[in-house]
Amino acid sequence: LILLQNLIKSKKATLKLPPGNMGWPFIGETMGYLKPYSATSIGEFMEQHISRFGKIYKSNLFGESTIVSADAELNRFILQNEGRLFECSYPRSIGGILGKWSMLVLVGDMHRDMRTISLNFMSNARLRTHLLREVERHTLLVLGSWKENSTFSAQDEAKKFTFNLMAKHIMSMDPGKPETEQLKREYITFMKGVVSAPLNFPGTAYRKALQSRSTILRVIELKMKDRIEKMRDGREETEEDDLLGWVLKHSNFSTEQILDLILSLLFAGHETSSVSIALAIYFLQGCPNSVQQLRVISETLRLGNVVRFVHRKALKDVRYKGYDIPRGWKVLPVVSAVHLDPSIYDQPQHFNPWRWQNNGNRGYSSSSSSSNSSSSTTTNNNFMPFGGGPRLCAGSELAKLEMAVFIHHLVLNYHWELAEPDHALAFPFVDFPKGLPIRVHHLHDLI
Ligand code: HEM
Repeated sequence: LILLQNLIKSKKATLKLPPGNMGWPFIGETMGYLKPYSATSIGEFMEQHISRFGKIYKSNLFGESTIVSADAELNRFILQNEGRLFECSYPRSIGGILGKWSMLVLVGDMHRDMRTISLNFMSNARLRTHLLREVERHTLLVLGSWKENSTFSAQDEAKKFTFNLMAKHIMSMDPGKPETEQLKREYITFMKGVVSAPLNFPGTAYRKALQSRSTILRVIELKMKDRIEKMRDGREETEEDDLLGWVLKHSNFSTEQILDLILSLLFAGHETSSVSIALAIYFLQGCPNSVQQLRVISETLRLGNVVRFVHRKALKDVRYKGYDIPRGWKVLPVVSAVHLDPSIYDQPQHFNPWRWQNNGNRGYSSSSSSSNSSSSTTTNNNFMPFGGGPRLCAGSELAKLEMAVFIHHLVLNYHWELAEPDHALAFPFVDFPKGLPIRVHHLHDLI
């Protein structure tokens, strides 16, 4: 035993781990890491750790030894080496809620098959022929319901828009129908559990979310049975050209797999883009000039950082920039830290859509790039709101389309202001605590 301990010790002695603080036993530094902070900043925890330890540091987060990376190059390296040196590794509680077949949890061949189905379904061809029209229809449905001089939560309206779009696109469920409204309510409870502490006791948000998960799965399963019967009897309607029909026809997934896929896509497809739309509404009202020149999508994604970091673990011992990342450790590439890094983006905390004006020149600080020829690739690589590598967000094009169409019709038809002060906080999921209350004025009849 002593020999073994010495062996482990000597192995440890040769490792050069990044500096850092492992915090308390088991909980480590998780509380500090998850403390809410302004969404347009990296938060006090990251600021203090980076200034003490540098952009790569070790910690103990979510119950595991972890390397945190705010380093642009290491983040890219991790995402590009998915399946070789690193692998997607979300906390167990996420699997409990989203399901063991969720794309966020799967790795290897099964992940690839699910991803292929999702990508085909959201291909550029389908975006043009199908989704553009649908996105526009759902935008106008929401905007058309806004009364002159009325005040409401912009975040709730944006959620209504993205949820309606997803429910229609995934299961042909129509907005306003009782079953769609019930599903929307269940999703609100479900969401609270995805981001809460995984305590499975009566009354906790996590327990309620697990119950919501069962209710949502029952709704999806009923839809599925109904569809299988229709397909068998040849009663399928042409407008039911949705994801449910697509997986039933083009895959041989089991019922359980289809249920988790649909539940996850409904989740991934509406929470993220709706918060991004609310962020654009918020940034734009503080920057009237930019409403004239609408190049706000990239800037909103850079500054708002809806997804701030992704979860990985090291599959092998990795040596990077002189540090060792031991096999089995968690690795968190924090993409938001790169978007808010002053050595990469000039005045990163300023909402400045003009930094995206000359394709390639993204407000990249001249001090960090000596050669101009390399700056455009470097800058592209420093923008990762949708992750990267083999797990790049499957819905990134759809999300940008939703934001562009929604914002286009919003600025054409409305003037808006904040009805009361509110700002985006990272919990670390991004949310407006008051729901972003806005007051709207029609510029003219809806175009
Ligand atoms: C502004 C909005 C959005 C943002 C910022 C965003 C961000 C991300 C990020 C960072 C990942 C990578 C997670 C990882 O590497 O572990 C991801 C994955 C994913 N996203 Fe999005 N997303 C958005 C909208 C959407 C939409 C509209 C959909 C449509 C259904 C979607 C579907 C997915 C799926 C299926 C994955 C898993 C991909 C895989 O593992 O291969 N997302 N998203």
